[in-house]
Amino acid sequence: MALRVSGLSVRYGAVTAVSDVDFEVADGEVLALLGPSGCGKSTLLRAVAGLESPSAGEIRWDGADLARVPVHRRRFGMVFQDGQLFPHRDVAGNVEFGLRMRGADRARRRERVAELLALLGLDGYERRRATELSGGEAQRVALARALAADPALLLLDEPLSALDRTLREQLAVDLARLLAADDATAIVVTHDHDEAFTLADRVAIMTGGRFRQVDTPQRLWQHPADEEVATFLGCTAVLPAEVRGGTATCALGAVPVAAPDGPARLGLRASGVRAEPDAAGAGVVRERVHRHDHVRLTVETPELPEPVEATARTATAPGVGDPVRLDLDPDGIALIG
Ligand SMILES: Nc1ncnc2c1ncn2[C@@H]1O[C@H](COP(=O)(O)OP(=O)(O)OP(=O)(O)O)[C@@H](O)[C@H]1O
Repeated sequence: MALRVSGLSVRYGAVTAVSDVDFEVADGEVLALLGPSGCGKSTLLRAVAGLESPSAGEIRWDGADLARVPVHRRRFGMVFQDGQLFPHRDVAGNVEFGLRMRGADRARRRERVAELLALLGLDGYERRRATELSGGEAQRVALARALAADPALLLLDEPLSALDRTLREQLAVDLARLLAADDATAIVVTHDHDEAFTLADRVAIMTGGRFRQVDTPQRLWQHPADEEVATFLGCTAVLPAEVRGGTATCALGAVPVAAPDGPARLGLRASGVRAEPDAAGAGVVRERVHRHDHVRLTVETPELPEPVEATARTATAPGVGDPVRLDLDPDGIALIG
């Protein structure tokens, strides 16, 4: 067991930013803190780093209480949204900073810098000036610098959010690979679902200063603990269902589920409701928006009191006013609770 946080609260005057939070991060594990703006993610990360004082609770590392251990003695590395490189040093100088602090000799420093730059796709960048890097390159160097210091725990606060979408998606995959290759123990704060799911072994969903659910990405996706978590994870409708022999039947159809017989609630994401143009279909398209790889529809259907969000294939997408048939896709449907 590496990090254990118990009963942690952090207050700023009358505001309770983090409220009675418990969690553990095992050795070599990556935990993502995912939640909307203002839910307390950064405050929690800063408390673990030692930058905020808890008003209650404990933070332990390998069993030892960190309450009286100052930031620089925790051996935790931090990377923020804007990596903040040393502008007067070149890339190698930035990356080897932590190694130098720890007294690593020149050959060892050179070897580790080259290894990390290669892992991050920056081979040969050693002598580039920090001020001559693109945003994506600079953030990669900031990550390499944090990892070079071989921190016991890596704390990443929105490390990719300053980058554009394509770069962010690419770097999230690279970073996931890097953290695994380095066997790093890390906490990543993000408000981006894809980023959390790409990077983390487990994801903690946080709202209003509290943890709502901590689970693997797959469990979270398939079994959100309650309607609030389901909605946060993209479910746009919740329908009552009846389970019989591993099949849940709701007003729009049936899907296989791993649940005992009896009543259940299904969370429907737009991706779980497929609309096909069908002259005999009971649904009618009310809105249509083009997304990057599909068309998103709002469909009115006699089975439901409210219109439902659905997706259609770009090539055959129906227009507003067209009749459609709705089919359920189990991949986009969650069993709540
Ligand atoms: N230094 C501070 N003084 C007073 N209140 C603060 C301070 N820092 C944060 N807060 C408040 O604490 C709450 C949690 O803030 P925090 O920055 O931890 O949220 P967050 O989830 O990281 O949000 P974001 O994603 O927008 O950065 C918010 O209500 C915020 O206004």
